[in-house]
Order: sequence, then C-alpha cells, then structure tokens
Amino acid sequence: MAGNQDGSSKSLEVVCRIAPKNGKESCVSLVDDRYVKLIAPMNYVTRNNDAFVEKLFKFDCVFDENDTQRDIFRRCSLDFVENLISGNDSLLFTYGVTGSGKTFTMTGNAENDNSGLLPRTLDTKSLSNSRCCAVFISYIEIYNDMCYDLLDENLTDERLFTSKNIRIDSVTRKAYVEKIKEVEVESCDEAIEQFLQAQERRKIAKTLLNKSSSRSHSIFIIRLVSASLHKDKYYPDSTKNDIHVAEMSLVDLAGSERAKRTLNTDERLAESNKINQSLLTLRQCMERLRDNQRTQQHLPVPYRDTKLTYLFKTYFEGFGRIRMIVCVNPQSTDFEENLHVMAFAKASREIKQVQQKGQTFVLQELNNLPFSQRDIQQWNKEFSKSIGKFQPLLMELFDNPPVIELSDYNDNISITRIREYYTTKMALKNSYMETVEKNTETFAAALKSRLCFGDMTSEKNSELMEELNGLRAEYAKMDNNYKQLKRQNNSLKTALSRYEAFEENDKRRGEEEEQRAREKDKALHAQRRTIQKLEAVLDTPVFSNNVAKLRQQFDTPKEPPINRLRDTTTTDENSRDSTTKNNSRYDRRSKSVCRPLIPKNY
Ligand SMILES: Nc1ncnc2c1ncn2[C@@H]1O[C@H](COP(=O)(O)OP(=O)(O)OP(=O)(O)O)[C@@H](O)[C@H]1O
Repeated sequence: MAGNQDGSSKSLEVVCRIAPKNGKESCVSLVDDRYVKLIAPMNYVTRNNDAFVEKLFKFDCVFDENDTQRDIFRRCSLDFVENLISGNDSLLFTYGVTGSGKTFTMTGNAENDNSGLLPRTLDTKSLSNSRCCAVFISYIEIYNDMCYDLLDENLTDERLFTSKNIRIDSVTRKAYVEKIKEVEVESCDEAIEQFLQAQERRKIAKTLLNKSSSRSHSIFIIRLVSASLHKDKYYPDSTKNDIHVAEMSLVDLAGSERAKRTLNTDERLAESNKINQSLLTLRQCMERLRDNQRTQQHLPVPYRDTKLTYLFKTYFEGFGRIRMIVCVNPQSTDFEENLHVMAFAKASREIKQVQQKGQTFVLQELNNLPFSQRDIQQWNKEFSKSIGKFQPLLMELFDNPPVIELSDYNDNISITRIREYYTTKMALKNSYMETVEKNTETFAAALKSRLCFGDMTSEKNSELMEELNGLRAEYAKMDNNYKQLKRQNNSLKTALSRYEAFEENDKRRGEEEEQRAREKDKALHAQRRTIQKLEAVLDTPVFSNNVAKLRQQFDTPKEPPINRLRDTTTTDENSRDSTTKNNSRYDRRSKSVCRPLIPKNY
C-alpha cells in the first residue's frame, strides 16, 4: 500500500442531533449551531450531592428538530462521498441512548422525504468523476459480539454456525470481515433493494423504550474501486498503477440501555448487556487513545476486546476519516444517560486524528484485481458486436479458396480459375475497404459531432454547476436564516407561553383577592347590620325601661352604716343571719342585673 499521511491532524469530528421533544419537559436545548445546553430536571443532585443546574457542551455542529434529513446528509455525509471517490476511507456512525434517533438518522423512512443518510449516500451522483468505477456493497451486523453477513440469503434468525471472523489484511493492513458476500451494484435502486432485503434479517425487537429497537450494531460498507480511463478508450488504464480502492462504512450502533428503565429480561437482557459492553469498550478505546496522545504514551488500546472496536481499529489508528453523530432524546427521563453521552462526546472530540491522503495500491500487491466483472462483460459484448458486423464479410472474403494445384505450366484452366477467384476477391476487398473507409468517415464524423456535443454539454454543465453552487450557497444562507427565525420563533413561543402562565397566575391571584375582599365586605355588612339591630334595640322602650329600672336599683341608697354598726353588736348568729340576708338581697339584685337586656322574644 502506498498510502501516505498528509501530516495534518484534526480532532475527531462529533456532531449532535437533538430529536424532537415529546412533551413539555426537555433536558437538552440547542444554543447555537455549535453548543447545546444540558438542563437538569428539578431537584436533581449529582452523586457528590452538588446541585447541577445546566452545562454547555461543544460540538462541531448541532442539529435540532428544525433540521431535515437532507440537511444532515449534506453536512455529515456528502463530503465523505467525495472522500470515497478520491480514494479515501471514511467511517460515519451514530451513537446514543436507545430511542434517541440513531436508526432514523442512518436509515430513516420513505415517508415525507425522510430517508436517512444511507439511502441518500447511495443516491449521490458525482459530476466530476472522470474515472472508471465499480461499486460493491456488503452489510454486516454485530449481534451479541458475533459478526454476521446480512447479505447472506441463508442467514436464519437463529444465526447458527454462521458467524464470521475479523482479519487484518496483510497488504492494506485494514481490518475486514472474512468470507462475506460483496455484491456489485450498478445503480442506487439495486443497492437499496439489497439493503432492504438485508434489513429484514437484522435483529430488531420491541422494548419498553423503543418499539423497534436495534439489538445489534449494523455496518453497511460501500467499496469503490476506480481506475483512470485509458486515453481515448473506454476501458481502465491498468498500466498506470493508480487503481484506488476506498471504503465508506455507515454504522448504526445499538443504543445503550439501562435495565432499570427497559425492564428487559432473558434474551433482551442478555442482548442489552452485550450492547452496553461493546459500547463501553468503544468508550474505553477512545479514552485510552486520547490519554496516550495527551501523555505521549503507548499504553495498549483494548481494540481486541470486542468485534466492533477490532473492526474499526485501523480507523482509530488514523487510516481514514471518522465522524460521529451523537443522537440525544431531549426528554427529562433521559437526562442522566444524556449526561454520559455528552461526556463521551467531549472525550471523543479531544482525540486527534492524523489525516491520510489517498491510498494507491500497486497492482502486483493485490491478489485479486478489483476490476468490475460487469464492466469487463460489457466491454466484451461491445467488442464482439462491432467485430460481429464484419464477420460475414471476412467469411465471404476467404471462403473456399481454390486449390492451388497446376498439372503443368500450361494448365491455363487452373491458372484462370485462380486468377478469377483472386480478382473477384480483390474487387470484393476493395469494395469492403471502400465501405470501411466510408464507415470510418461516418463514424469519425459522428464521433466528432458527439465530442463537440460532449464538449458543449460539459461546458454547459460547468456553467450550470457554477449556477447551482451559487444557488446552493444562497439556499444554504436562506435556509440558515429560516432556521434561525424558526428558532427565534420557538423561543418567543416559549417566552409567550411562560408569560401567559404568569398572566394566568396573576389573574387567578387577583380573582382570589377579589373573592377575599367580597367575603370581607360581606362580613362587614353583616357586622354593620348587627350593629344597626343593636342600635334599634337600644332605642326600644323595653330597653329604656330596663335601663331605667337598673339605674333605679343602683341609685337606691344602701343600708345606712349605722345599721351595720348595730348589726355588729348583735350576736354572731344574728350577725351571720343578717349578713346572709343582706347577701341574699344583694344576690337578688345582682340577679336582676344579670337578666338579659334584650327581651327573649326580640
Ligand atoms: N429527528 C427525528 N425526527 C422524527 N422522528 C424521530 C427523530 N428521531 C427519532 N425519531 C423517532 O423516534 C423513534 C425512535 O427512534 P430510533 O428507532 O431511530 O431510535 P434508536 O436510537 O435507533 O433506538 P435503538 O437504539 O433502540 O435502536 C422512531 O419512531 C423515530 O421515527
């Protein structure tokens, strides 16, 4: 392999996609095209008992529900297709919690222009490629840490004895899955047909958190073999040693799951454990890679621990580009898992990748020439067709030549026969030659006109391309503006609903106060009426009489002191008697004082 590094190192690219929120509560929100905010649910405290309110995370790009599948494709996959055509490898994968939209992003669905990255990638046309290409696809899944060929029609649901091994190619040093089917495809439709058939064989199941949850990691590989075309000819130039073999791998990882939330049991639980284990290993590999780069150490990276990490080892070692799409579900119940996902994304962005230039393979090094068998068949067909046109003429030209046998030098009969034969054939040949020349002229004229037309078309194409690029740029600008406005609109809507909630609260509070004031008024009114009644009572003659009587009683002079003195000279008994009498009289009086002022019947 003559692959060479271009020396530049870039951070591993991580993009974030926030799924549409499913309810009012949301723990993730887009700040701008590069930052997301993770907001803790009410009363959330970390394990260290610290209060966590919100935290910002940086990405290379952020998408939310306002971005379409087409936007994601143009930002995340289109440049990888160009990378593929120019002979470089790329790995594009989705990562996230179960139900966060990984499969939706990668595969999508046919409804409402919702097809995902994979079908869109297959449907890309290159206008600038002047090379002869052949496209091969393979599709594998890693289920319970075993590798299976999804293009294999005999793959049963039990997957008995069909697991494949991963090997490292001695020439290219790339990891590959051994003995899998690689199908050459001629069109996007053909590739998608193969993909859909294979998709039926994928392990998918209903879980509590996702009604069609991927139980395996799926890896779709597009292999492009290209060679420059031989000058003025329609077949590849095999002498120049510039055959490019490049791969683009589109990976839909299974989502991390917590048994506590999924309530998985038996088979689902075993799957879940394997999924989590391989994701953990992926995480450990990335972290070790980052730490090695930071500390300039060479501690072993545990790629071999799982099939997934072993298969992508070469990518992480710097061969090819990697882009990770982190999918997040903004619902509050996913907060803790999203926190882990964000931490992983942050660590991944700290990994530096040494960029590779196109890998050119020297022909002799390859065991199997990567020519497209279809192309070869096609060329043979065309060749035989054009040769075939002249076949009858050739046959006619050399059919039944006369036996050249003379009895003696005077054998005029034989000489005449031979002369006649060759004269006729000479005339025939001349006429063929004329036809051939005429045909050549016609063909040359046709070719010239086609070439002219081709030149014109290509010029027009370049003009149109320029225009298209201008329009694309304009569209992108308008699209950005539109999204910005949409986001502003959304935040205004949120502010409005918050304001309305406040207003509603105020209104309710006002009404409650009014109600309280009314009740107070009512109570006051009742008190006033009671007072009025009391005043009315005060004015009644009965009351005045009673008052007069009372006054009279109080105004009546008390026993003169002298009597009292006399009483004291009497015996104790008398004294006690008189005291008792006086007391009882007083009692009587006091009873009259205690009589109600207001008559009972009032
Ligand atoms: N951006 C989005 N727009 C519209 N629908 C979405 C989006 N993201 C996810 N969904 C919907 O949410 C549901 C779950 O998504 P999906 O199956 O892609 O999750 P997943 O991450 O692949 O889950 P798992 O790891 O369990 O396979 C699907 O019905 C999908 O259509």
